[in-house]
Amino acid sequence: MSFRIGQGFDVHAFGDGDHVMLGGVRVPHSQGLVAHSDGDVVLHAVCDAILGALALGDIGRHFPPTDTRWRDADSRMFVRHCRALADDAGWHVVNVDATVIAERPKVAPHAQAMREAIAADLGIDVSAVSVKGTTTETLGFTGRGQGIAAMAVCLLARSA
Ligand SMILES: Nc1ccn([C@@H]2O[C@H](COP(=O)(O)O)[C@@H](O)[C@H]2O)c(=O)n1
Ligand SMILES: C[C@@]1(CO)OP(=O)(O)OP(=O)(O)OC[C@H]1O
Repeated sequence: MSFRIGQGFDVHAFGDGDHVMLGGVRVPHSQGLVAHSDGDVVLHAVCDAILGALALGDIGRHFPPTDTRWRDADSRMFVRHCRALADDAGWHVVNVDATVIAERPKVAPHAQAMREAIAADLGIDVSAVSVKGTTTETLGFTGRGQGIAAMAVCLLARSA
């Protein structure tokens, strides 16, 4: 059995809006996130973790922000594409662990729905997907409420 590990990180700034997309879930909020796509920082970090494990670059290489096809795109489609790239190379996702860094919104009430969405798109059991939140205790740009950051790691495996 061979294994690969990958990590991803993403940030989007707050802007106008009444919700944020996080882990494929629409979370009501007093602001939105500024992005070319739906701005789902969690899913973008998950994509970069998978792409990193595959050594296939990053989300911007596969879905350039200059390409109008990805304007307001549902980031779950990006995750499914990354999964397909892994499948094509004979890899499967063993597990994913993601951390959302934000003062608000709180992630915990939505974490189970996020886990279920990510697990569905990766074709793995929900028990292999973790999503959690943390503040930075009011420090830094997330602490000042200027945006949301997310980190993710994933493990890939294949039989040879
Ligand atoms: N965006 C967030 C931030 C935090 N949480 C939950 O609150 C707990 C305490 O956060 P600290 O940063 O003060 O350690 C954290 O462990 C999470 O359970 C959250 O859900 N969403
Ligand atoms: C997702 C893409 C899609 O055009 O745009 P954004 O939504 O701005 O998100 P980012 O995390 O900057 O990644 C770059 C792009 O791939």
